[in-house]
Amino acid sequence: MRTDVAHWLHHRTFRASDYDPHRLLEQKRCQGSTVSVVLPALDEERTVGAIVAALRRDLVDGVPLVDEVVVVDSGSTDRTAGVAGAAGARVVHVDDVLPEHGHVPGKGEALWKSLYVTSGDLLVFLDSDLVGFDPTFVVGLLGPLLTDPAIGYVKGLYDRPVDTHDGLVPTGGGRVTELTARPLLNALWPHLSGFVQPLSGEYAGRRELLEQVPFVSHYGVELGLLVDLADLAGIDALAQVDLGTRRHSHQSDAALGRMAGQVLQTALARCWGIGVGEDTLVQYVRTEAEIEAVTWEVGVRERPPMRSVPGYRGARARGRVR
Ligand SMILES: O=c1ccn([C@@H]2O[C@H](COP(=O)(O)OP(=O)(O)O)[C@@H](O)[C@H]2O)c(=O)[nH]1
Ligand SMILES: O=C(O)[C@@H](COP(=O)(O)O)O[C@H]1O[C@H](CO)[C@@H](O)[C@H](O)[C@H]1O
Repeated sequence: MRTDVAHWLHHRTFRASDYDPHRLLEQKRCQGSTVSVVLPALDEERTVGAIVAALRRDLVDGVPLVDEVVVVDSGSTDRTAGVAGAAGARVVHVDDVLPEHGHVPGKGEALWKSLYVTSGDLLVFLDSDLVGFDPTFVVGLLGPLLTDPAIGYVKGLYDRPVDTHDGLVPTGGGRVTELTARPLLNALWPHLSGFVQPLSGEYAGRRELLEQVPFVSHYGVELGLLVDLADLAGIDALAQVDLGTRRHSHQSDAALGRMAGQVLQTALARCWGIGVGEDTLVQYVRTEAEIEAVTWEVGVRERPPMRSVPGYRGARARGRVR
């Protein structure tokens, strides 16, 4: 391992158990910081309610580390919005935010627009499909940000078991990470090779950094943020925290193949200025009669840094935007 990566790993890897929520609350109040938790959600009615309820119980009504919990509904066709609202989240539909910028599908769009509709100095992002969510995830992600002003962005790391037909297997999750993102980072951005879970869906950052970088659409958002924030703030402004174990709903290999295509497009755009825009991936399905070729669009788009969006400052100055 490169010595610079070994050094980074040593002094920028933390554990959630290193942080006490009451001590962090004191730090938060002393700094006058506010915290927004954002959950992007697409058809997550089964899991989003329990996550929001646990967050409110422990970190809003309990130790008030969190000032607002916002679910950004990406266009769910199930009861995600109602379940999240009933559990105590503020729910925003992605198409109701900055409609003048048009509609872009995908997770990255929900996260980009979340900057516009939240007011926290610190933002925490959580997937809405987590199973057995523990609010200490948020305590761990906030820990480095509330205790070290030199740290601006924190990624979660964890063991990633997979639910299989034979039951829960202790490892095996993070298939796009292991088969696409990690090889790409090691080859093209070796200074980022210390991240154990570079694509983790649980992370936190300072708004003042997040509003200065573009947001890649779809599933390119995590790789894009990691590369761009390291470029903007330097690797020592980035950290990772061990959150233990993370269980979530798993997509099919074919769906993850398309996710890998979006991650690859994001990397290509940062390496050789190609990739952002149209791009297709042909996958194959065996039918009764034949092997059918199915062409998917895996191109990604980039939304500009939120700081450049007219009205953003105003929205922030007014606090929350309806
Ligand atoms: O178009 C989308 C796709 C995904 N998501 C959300 O983004 C998170 C991560 O997506 P997913 O679970 O599909 O990815 P995985 O964790 O399986 O890689 C989840 O909360 C999804 O509901 C979203 O808001 N809009
Ligand atoms: O890490 C990964 O390989 C993928 C897929 O995870 P699984 O193989 O379904 O456990 O999951 C992550 O990647 C996505 C793209 O960055 C993120 O949006 C997800 O939040 C994250 O779970």
